[in-house]
Amino acid sequence: MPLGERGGDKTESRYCGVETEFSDDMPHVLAFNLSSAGFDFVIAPLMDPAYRPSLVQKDIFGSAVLPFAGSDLVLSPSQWSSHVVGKISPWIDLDSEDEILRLDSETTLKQEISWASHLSLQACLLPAPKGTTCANYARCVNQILQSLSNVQLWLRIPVVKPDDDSIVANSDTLVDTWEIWNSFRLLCEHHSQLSVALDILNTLPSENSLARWFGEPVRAAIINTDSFLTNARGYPCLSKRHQKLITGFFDHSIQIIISGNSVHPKAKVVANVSHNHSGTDSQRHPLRPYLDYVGYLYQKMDPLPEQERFELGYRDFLQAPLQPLMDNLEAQTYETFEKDAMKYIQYQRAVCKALLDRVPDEEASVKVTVLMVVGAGRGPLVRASLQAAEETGRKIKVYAVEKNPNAVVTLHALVKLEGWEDIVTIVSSDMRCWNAPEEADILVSELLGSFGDNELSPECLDGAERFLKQDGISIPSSYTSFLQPVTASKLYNDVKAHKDLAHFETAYVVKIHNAARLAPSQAVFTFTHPKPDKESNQRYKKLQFVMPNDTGSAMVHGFAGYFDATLYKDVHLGIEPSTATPNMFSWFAIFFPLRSPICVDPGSTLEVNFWRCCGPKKVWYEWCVTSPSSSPIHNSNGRSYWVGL
Ligand SMILES: C[S@@+](CC[C@H](N)C(=O)[O-])C[C@H]1O[C@@H](n2cnc3c(N)ncnc32)[C@H](O)[C@@H]1O
Repeated sequence: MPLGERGGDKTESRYCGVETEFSDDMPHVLAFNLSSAGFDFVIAPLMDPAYRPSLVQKDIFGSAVLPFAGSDLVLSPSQWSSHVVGKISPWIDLDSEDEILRLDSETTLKQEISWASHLSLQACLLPAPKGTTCANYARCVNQILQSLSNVQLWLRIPVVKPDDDSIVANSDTLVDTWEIWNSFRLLCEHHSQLSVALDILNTLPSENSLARWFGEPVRAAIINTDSFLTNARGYPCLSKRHQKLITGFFDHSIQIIISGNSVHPKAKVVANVSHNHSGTDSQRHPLRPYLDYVGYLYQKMDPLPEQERFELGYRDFLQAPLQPLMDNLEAQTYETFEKDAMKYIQYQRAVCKALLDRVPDEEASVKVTVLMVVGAGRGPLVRASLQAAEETGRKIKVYAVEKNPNAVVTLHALVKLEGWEDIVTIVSSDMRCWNAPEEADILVSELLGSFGDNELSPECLDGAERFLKQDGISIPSSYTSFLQPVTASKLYNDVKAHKDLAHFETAYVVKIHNAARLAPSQAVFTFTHPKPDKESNQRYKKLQFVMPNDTGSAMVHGFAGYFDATLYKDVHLGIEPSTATPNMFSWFAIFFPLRSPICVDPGSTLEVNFWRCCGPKKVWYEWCVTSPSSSPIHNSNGRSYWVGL
């Protein structure tokens, strides 16, 4: 019984599971926890906890029946796969000094996962590594991963990150458990079937340290009943910080699992406090009030805004950036752009201000401003400019220059339909080679990519500025790209899945969602229009990101890129998170991956170098990290990714 409905959000996190004890009566386990109590799945031990391979008496034929919790005859394969996550025996310790325990552990782990595969389970929960070293555990898991069917392995990791004081006080016992996860996944080479189940305890580390996990492949969060507080009426509830964390889990498709015994005696007596489950059986399930509370938190969340709902399918989905200069955009792409009202509102505001600056009131009825929309597409900036003229009472003459012959057909139809023939002249040409019959007062363009200059606005406007008056205005007047380091294991694994170098040296347009932004973004390249004399379009920038001390160590899988454009004076447009134009959806971020993710320590400096390189036929970026260690230079000579001129 899902936790509820939340405005179109159909992600897995609306299901809630419960951790159970070993039972050889699995039908009863499901009936008790699912049908009557309302949980959606169980995390159930697959094997009798008393089992040790070294103690098994074999029969005379040398075989023994393993003491599994139930076979595929007591539950159908579909029940097993949709309702049970296999809990691997928690006693296993593959890095124990005790050789018998180590070998027993290895045998049991392999037997249990093999059995889980047989049952087509979706996932198995691996117990947390017992100490800080886990090489042998990781080796065995890695062996299993090499030939594992579709089962996901969730490594249980308690969320513990001691602050600096407690590290000093308890340096032997307390470690940042992210380090254990990091070590384990590095040993398993970032295998895509290895993910994390976080154990949430009653104390939580800092916000920054928690935020790291949103870039890791976390599939589940296990909340022990000990972590709940008691409200005035004796029912379980969570601290404000825990509530915020759980909401974050819902937002990142991380499923919640309740674990432990009921520690709220009053809740045991009358368990049914909530609205959507009822019935006498449910009153008997001791963990039902905890489930109700999690359901309440889920339902209390704001519904996703319509735009976010529309973009759900694009979250963390890598797309090749457009090449509007080399390729001709399709009608559907233009149509999508044109739905973004906010973008055109900002352009209209900018044109209004430019017109008012250019033409004083007393000349408004006589002076005609020559405005050229270069890269007019199907005409939305022509419309915005005409509306600005009307709004300000200024007279304009418009040239709409477009190199895509198909869009030009639409432009002609639009001009006729709107009766703009006397004001708008359509030019079917590349702006870089058009011989304009007169000079422009205002040049309006939108040739911006997610990283600002990556759709070659600078090169196109170099061509167009030939016909801009000496004192003419360019809208935009400048744009700047921004970068920030991110943990983004999903993006990294999707790039890696291509198994080639080229994909690691390509930038992707992506709605980055499951990621941790590790430091504030920094400006990279700025272009100003009209351009200062003879300035080259090549750029080089070295950036230094200082990692916050309270984050702990973190993995950098690559860099998220954004832009901010000044259209005119104080009118801007952009996607850089701290200044992003609200309700604008034309641009997702860009992602520059790293071939090998780089681990950064708290307080350390991550140094990254970015180049914008220009050749006669193409423009490309190269990038590398130089501290804390050097990466290879990515995309040398634009061998993998470039934008055609
Ligand atoms: C990002 S689209 C914007 C279209 C339209 N202004 C809008 O806002 O919907 C950029 C447009 O510029 C055109 N374009 C790109 N480079 C050009 C060039 N060198 N000369 C003329 N048009 C160009 C593309 O064909 C495309 O129609």
